[in-house]
Amino acid sequence: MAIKFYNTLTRQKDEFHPIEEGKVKMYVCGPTVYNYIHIGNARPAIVFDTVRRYLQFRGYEVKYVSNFTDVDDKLIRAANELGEDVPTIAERFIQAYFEDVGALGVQKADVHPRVMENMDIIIEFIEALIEKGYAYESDGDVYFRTRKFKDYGKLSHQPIEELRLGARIEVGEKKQDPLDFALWKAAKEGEIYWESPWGKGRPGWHIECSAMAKKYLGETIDIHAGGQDLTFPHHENEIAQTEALTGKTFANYWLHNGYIQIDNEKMSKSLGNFVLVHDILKQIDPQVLRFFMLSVHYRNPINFSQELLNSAKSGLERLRTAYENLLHRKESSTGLTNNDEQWLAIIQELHARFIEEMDDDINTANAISVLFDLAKQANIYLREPQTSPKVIDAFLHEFETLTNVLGIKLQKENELLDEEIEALIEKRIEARKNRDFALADQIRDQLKEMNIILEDTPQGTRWKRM
Ligand SMILES: Nc1ncnc2c1ncn2[C@@H]1O[C@H](COP(=O)(O)OP(=O)(O)OP(=O)(O)O)[C@@H](O)[C@H]1O
Ligand SMILES: [Zn+2]
Repeated sequence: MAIKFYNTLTRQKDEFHPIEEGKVKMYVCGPTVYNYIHIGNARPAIVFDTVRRYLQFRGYEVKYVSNFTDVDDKLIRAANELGEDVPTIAERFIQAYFEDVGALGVQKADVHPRVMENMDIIIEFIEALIEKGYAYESDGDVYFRTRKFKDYGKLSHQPIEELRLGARIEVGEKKQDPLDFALWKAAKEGEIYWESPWGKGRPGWHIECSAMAKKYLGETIDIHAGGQDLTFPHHENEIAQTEALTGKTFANYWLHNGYIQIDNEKMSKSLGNFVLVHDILKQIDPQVLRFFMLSVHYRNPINFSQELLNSAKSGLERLRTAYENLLHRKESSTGLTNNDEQWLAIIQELHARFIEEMDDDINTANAISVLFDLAKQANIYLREPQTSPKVIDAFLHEFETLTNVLGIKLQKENELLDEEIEALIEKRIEARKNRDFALADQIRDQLKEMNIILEDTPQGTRWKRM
């Protein structure tokens, strides 16, 4: 069975077939780095990280590229307000982004290209569009000739005539047609700028993704993704720029995530109704936030509320408890029992169901229900008078594999399990018996780093967590 993705371009679930067998080229529009990200911005990072993990789990080699918009109007405004320069602000919030999404289990992209580092290819791209007649210079700006690109509107499914009704030319504008959009903007007095064939200026927002996707992934890519608000005009413009230049399809599958909302309104910086990831992670376990995001299908909106967070917390706790009980029982499991095969078959069936749900447009909400069923079956199994290490291992392995696809960790970070601590203490006692005091001290230090304190008493070694 093939994976299916709901494709914004075709407005249906399409079977996924990559351009090159076994390989996936994926581009996800990244953040504009002028502030800390809010939990709405964290959604695309988490859901497309999950898409990437799932593709890898299904055997694909994925090349994942996600940009940073490190020059634009918002950054220039922030620089003016803070009295700092644009590169300093961008660098600070790029690092903050890595910290925030890293805590949420988002893996780094293979490449995180930045606009400032790719100015040469952006300028070349614009020059090539001018040469082909798709763009024109006007008083230091460069605009894309939207109407010349016949497929304009195909992603957002809007006929160009309708767009024209909404657009107007303002007095003093340099565009020839209200539908045209900027590829290059002349610098105003005091603004950061780069030299170009059209004078000092900076690129418009849309051109960076076309230029960087082409540089790092090639002319046609498999998957292009981002938040739903990027469909129009950002992605529509990306398509126009790239396809006008190459004459080839830009991306075969377009994936868009729904909004995180507050009181049924999109969480956004401009509305001021946002919660920063940076702040909320001081109060809640990042794994709970990730679990919360994945408990709803990525295309659907999520209303951010304490109740939903609480329910994510207790859901994750349920999985963790089952997993830990399995770990505890592992030691005391005897040998093979006569219903092992039956239990292995149950686990196998749940594995297949998980794949079926994820194949269906990455339905993480249903995939999580499968995990709950796995926990339920594990709990039933643990009530058996005799358990077999083979079945326990199969359950544990299944938990680890499937939660890893979702980027969820069942074991708390840096937290040693009781039996791991006991094992290290045993090893230390053994070392001391052998008068290997260096090893004994090393084990004590190792435990101390994990906040485990040892106390040697006449009755033996006791330990406690700090
Ligand atoms: N409330 C939200 N829910 C889900 N995704 C969102 C939400 N707000 C923004 N995004 C997505 O976050 C990503 C980063 O976008 P960007 O840094 O441009 O944020 P932004 O659009 O400036 O945020 P805002 O809308 O708050 O001004 C984009 O893919 C965007 O679609
Ligand atoms: Zn983009």
